[in-house]
Amino acid sequence: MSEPTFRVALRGDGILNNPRWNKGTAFSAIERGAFGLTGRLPFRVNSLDEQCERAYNQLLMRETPLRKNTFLQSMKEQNWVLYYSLIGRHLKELIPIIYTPTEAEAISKYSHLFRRSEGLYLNFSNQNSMEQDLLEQSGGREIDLVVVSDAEAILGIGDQGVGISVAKAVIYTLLAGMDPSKTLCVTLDVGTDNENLLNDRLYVGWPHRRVRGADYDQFVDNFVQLVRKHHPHSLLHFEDFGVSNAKRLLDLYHDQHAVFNDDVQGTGAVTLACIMSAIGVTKSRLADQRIVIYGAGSAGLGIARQLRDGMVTIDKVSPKDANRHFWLLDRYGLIKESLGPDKIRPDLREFVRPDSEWADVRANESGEVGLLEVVKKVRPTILIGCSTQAGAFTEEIVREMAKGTERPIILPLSNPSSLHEVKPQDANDWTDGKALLATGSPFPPCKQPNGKEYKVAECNNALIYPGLGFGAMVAKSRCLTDTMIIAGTRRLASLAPALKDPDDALLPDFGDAPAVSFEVAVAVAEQAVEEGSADVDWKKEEIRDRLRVKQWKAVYGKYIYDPNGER
Ligand SMILES: NC(=O)c1ccc[n+]([C@@H]2O[C@H](COP(=O)([O-])OP(=O)(O)OC[C@H]3O[C@@H](n4cnc5c(N)ncnc54)[C@H](O)[C@@H]3O)[C@@H](O)[C@H]2O)c1
Ligand SMILES: O=C(O)C[C@H](O)C(=O)O
Ligand SMILES: [Mn+2]
Repeated sequence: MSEPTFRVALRGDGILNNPRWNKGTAFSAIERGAFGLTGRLPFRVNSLDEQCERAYNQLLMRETPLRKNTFLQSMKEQNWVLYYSLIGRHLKELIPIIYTPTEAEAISKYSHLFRRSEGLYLNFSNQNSMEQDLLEQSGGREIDLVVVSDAEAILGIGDQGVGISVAKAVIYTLLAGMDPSKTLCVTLDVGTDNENLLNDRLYVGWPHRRVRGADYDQFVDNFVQLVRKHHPHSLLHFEDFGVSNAKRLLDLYHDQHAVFNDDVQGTGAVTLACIMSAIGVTKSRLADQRIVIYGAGSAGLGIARQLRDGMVTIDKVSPKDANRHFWLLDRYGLIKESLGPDKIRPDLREFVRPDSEWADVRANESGEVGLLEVVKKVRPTILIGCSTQAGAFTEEIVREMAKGTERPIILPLSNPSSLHEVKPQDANDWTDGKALLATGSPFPPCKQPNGKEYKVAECNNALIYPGLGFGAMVAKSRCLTDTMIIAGTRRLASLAPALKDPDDALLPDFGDAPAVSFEVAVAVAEQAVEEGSADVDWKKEEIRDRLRVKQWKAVYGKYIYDPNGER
């Protein structure tokens, strides 16, 4: 492949301080002359390989994951090509540094680690200038992807006021090839109810209680309408909104714009792919499963709906019958009729169990039925955790589950690692190595009783959302439909290592995530073209190449100085 050529309008410090264009010591002698850099750089011209080697050695000198995270953050502010190229070369090692789990620690310390702003901060108290603020930031750039968060439910660590959209956007570039200059990361700062932040003098967000109700809705609506007006073809990705808003906002806007809620849809999709892989190992159908989901928030509901829809599509079960395969629990125990509307969100209605089924079961004094009782009675084949409650899958519960099924499928999905409902090694030990496991954050392999190692798949939405978004974006899809998501999910499931070897991991390794994301993107774009959601007129055979061409690559290319060029 020949080196791409770019015409760039920046010179001197202007280009050195611009992370999109800066090459540091990799500027050639000719470029140094043309861009006014000869005296601004030391003599030696380095290749990108040499720069990566030096940067990696510097990274290794940082001893903790958080220090590595801040080092890489600085590098991103200096030089995008070097940043993405370095991480791309050490993907498995560095994704956990820039994303889950280390990102949780970085966000919880955001105000104290803060050095330089990134993305767009839209503040409730400045809402009158929202349009101007957006235009100042996007500066007439073409935007393909908008990632937005109001930071109310960051991973499992709750209300953090600001943070997350940048880390999610980086994964789009790293794994799917989304052009970082065409993404916009937005923080909707509507305050925080986190007392520690409100009492912290160094807190950089708006020190005010969270705005809720009609004012909040209006603020979000103003933002969404601006995205529609200025970036009508962008994909709008919602991340880590609170449970009372996540699904509601998705439903509100899905007819207006290509919107995607990662915690609901991305998590549902990756979990369905993981379960399809697991039932390939147990040689059963989705419709044979009894599924207990612990934590009925955005992720829990998204998973239940996606698995249910999978059962309907794949096994041709009616939606009503499919709903009966699910038992959801939240902080009031099993979601059953007598909990009443105060304790059951309207969007959980279809999964509410009748009380009559539970008359013979021991409840607490408030009439709530806990996880152990549910496991004893239901004898689940699948147990999924997205409750943020570390250790909720106790030894007693896991052993009880293993009595009722040959190969218990257990997915503790809460992030970061410290919040997992069960440690994979414990689940493995308590089931004599029979459990089929996947976790939300990366974990080392389990030691089996027979001395072999069992690779624990990472069931994190990052394995699917970059491909879903990239496929939809390149196909200029007006929406991201359920059928497009199912197409991506099936493609991901078809790449599961356990399909070839039942003792292998349930999902592809994150080291293979770029190739996997590309396949997901192809499947999504093919589906969009086939069903008419796409705004392109492509034949199926050309989709792969179209996507390939659109991928941003972490290479420098050759620069020509041109006062009318890009900046
Ligand atoms: N692996 C992944 O890809 C992935 C994706 C999304 C979310 N998650 C993780 O799942 C967890 C939940 O995320 P979310 O977005 O759904 O958050 P959320 O706030 O929407 O949902 C959490 C739910 O857990 C419930 N809960 C709290 N305490 C409980 C208890 N003691 N027993 C039962 N339920 C309880 C809450 O009431 C709430 O409904 C987080 O840790 C998050 O990191 C993982
Ligand atoms: O961010 C992640 O690692 C996955 C997920 O979106 C989460 O909220 O936990
Ligand atoms: Mn999330």
